[in-house]
Amino acid sequence: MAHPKVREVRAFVLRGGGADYHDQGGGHWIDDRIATPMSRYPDYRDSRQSFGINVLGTLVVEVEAEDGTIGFAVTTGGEPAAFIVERHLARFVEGRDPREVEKIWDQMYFSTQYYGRKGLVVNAISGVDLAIWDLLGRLREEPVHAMIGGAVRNELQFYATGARPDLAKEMGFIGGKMPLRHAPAEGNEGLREAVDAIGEMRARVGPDFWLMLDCWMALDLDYATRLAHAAHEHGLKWIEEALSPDDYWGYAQLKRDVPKGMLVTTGEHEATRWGFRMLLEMECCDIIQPDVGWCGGLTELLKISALADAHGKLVIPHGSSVYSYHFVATRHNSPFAEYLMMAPKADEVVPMFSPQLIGEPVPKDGRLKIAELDKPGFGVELNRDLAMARPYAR
Ligand SMILES: C[C@H](O)[C@H](O)[C@@H](O)[C@@H](O)C(=O)O
Ligand SMILES: [Mg+2]
Repeated sequence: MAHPKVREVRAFVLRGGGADYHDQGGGHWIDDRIATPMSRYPDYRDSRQSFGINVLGTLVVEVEAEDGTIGFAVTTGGEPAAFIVERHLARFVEGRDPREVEKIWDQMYFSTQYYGRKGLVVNAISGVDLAIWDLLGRLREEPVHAMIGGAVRNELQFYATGARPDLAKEMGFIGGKMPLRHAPAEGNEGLREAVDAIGEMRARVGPDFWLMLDCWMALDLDYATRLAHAAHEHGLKWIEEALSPDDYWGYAQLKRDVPKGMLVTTGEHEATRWGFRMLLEMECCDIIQPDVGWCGGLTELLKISALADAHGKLVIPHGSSVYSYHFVATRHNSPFAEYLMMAPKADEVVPMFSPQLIGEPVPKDGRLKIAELDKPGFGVELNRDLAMARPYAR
């Protein structure tokens, strides 16, 4: 059966939420005072947007086949990623059979290895890869999960990330992950405040609800270790991304030193099978959390997942909407998923990548039936009413 080739790849940019979910308006919990590596500078403590967490915006990649079928995906990357897609990556996709995901990925990665390997370039590669998978699903009239091995469960269960784990419990989520507000530069007072906040939230959610802490790369090994031990009395299920993603040695030590029963997680800012091999072989964490829009796309996440499985580790992707749901549905070592609470007060469930994806499924009572994903590709449409620009049109 003849398979249409790719006719054109297009890269657009979008602002305001969506895949670049930190790009929110004022008063949103996600841009409240949250600890980051920039917290060592007082000027950048009150808001992550003050140091530019949302400078990139969303990258939209469209891959159109000769028969007019269009696959698309969104990720974080904005204009610089659009440049890389149009000026560099498109040549490895246009004119090709979209079924050649492996060869296309290999050429996109190794042609950009001299300036890429992680971060923005791999975000761009991820966006193209996800758009190709969406196109393949549309051409074959199959959901992505059916093309990567089929579902191993009939529903997904979610923990919620946001300022209100207590409300997340009422909404049926299996756990709540709260952001850390203070970093080492703010001294022991900040550490005490963090422990008190965890204790106060534990009192609200009761003894069995999963409570996690997201440290967003903000800590050093000593502080993270002290924080883990001080918070242990409140039953913290895991301490997330406590150190710089490059500090594999620190993570390995932290994992050895945290209290028994507390998990160490990281990986949302790691990329490719080689980056995750480091985390796994150096015993850096108990759970890896790749973002499928940042780690290399679905083609690479499947490799990362197999590596983790061989190491007996869970793969719980960083919140990335439908792009990770189809993956989680098909992996036995991905028993639950993250749901980013994107309502400004984290007090209601709204579509994670709102307003960019039409038909984006949202969990009910913290769960999502796989049947809701049974549409071609990733099962969503791009909201074309949004103001999109194609800055590097060819
Ligand atoms: C809540 C965290 O500070 C980040 O904003 C969040 O996007 C990420 O770290 C996560 O794990 O969801
Ligand atoms: Mg995180």
